[in-house]
Amino acid sequence: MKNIVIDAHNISKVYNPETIPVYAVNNIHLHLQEGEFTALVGPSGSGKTTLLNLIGGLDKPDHGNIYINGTDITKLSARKLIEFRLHNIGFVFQSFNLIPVLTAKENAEFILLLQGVKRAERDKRVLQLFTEIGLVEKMKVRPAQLSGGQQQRVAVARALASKPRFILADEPTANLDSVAALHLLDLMEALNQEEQVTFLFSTHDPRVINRARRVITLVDGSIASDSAVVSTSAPHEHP
Ligand SMILES: Nc1ncnc2c1ncn2[C@@H]1O[C@H](COP(=O)(O)OP(=O)(O)OP(=O)(O)O)[C@@H](O)[C@H]1O
Repeated sequence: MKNIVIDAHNISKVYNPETIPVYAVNNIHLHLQEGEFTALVGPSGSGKTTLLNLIGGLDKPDHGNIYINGTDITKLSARKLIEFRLHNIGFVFQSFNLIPVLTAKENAEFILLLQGVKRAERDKRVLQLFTEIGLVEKMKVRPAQLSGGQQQRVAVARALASKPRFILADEPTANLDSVAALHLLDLMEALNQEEQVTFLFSTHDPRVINRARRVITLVDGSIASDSAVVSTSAPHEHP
């Protein structure tokens, strides 16, 4: 049986509880197994970013527990949570979030520096990552000299640097043209299939949704449908 990498129980997040409460995430249960390639979809404001931020430990739920590889991250101190994220979770954001003054290599290597990984090992890992993303010849350039698609590939390399078992990606193709978006998906799929990296990504893009093996739809902070859950009355499969 495959390991459960994400196990969220009854999680809720309410913004503005004292004034006009917004139930951004409303009592969600979610399990993801190792090796999944799952899309999180739903209308704007349905809670996709909030849910990804909770699962990734970038934000705390008001209610519920989130187990990542068996550790309840809602119980970790701020310091332990930072340490846990560094080793277990990779993030890819819509706006790439690369550090402009660092080269592509330095951006991908940064997390390894924080972890105290020795130089020879860093160099080896970063070379391996840039080979995987097909950008070895761009390692020494700064983000501004890269296209959007190339920057996002560097962001994927950065997310993978510490060998996390899963990657959370918030609309990773939103700022890419269609060719770059498809290349990024090819890369994510290859990492998923060849290295068993689990992916959970939010998206509005139908081409991205079609490549997912599981699709979870959020509406008003709740799961409205989940293609992995087969209900006896109304099975729901994405096309
Ligand atoms: N910091 C915040 N303070 C108050 N309300 C917030 C905050 N962040 C999000 N919200 C509200 O929570 C709800 C969910 O927002 P969220 O950004 O998670 O949705 P989303 O599905 O990611 O939207 P989009 O597709 O537009 O990115 C929305 O009603 C939003 O206005």
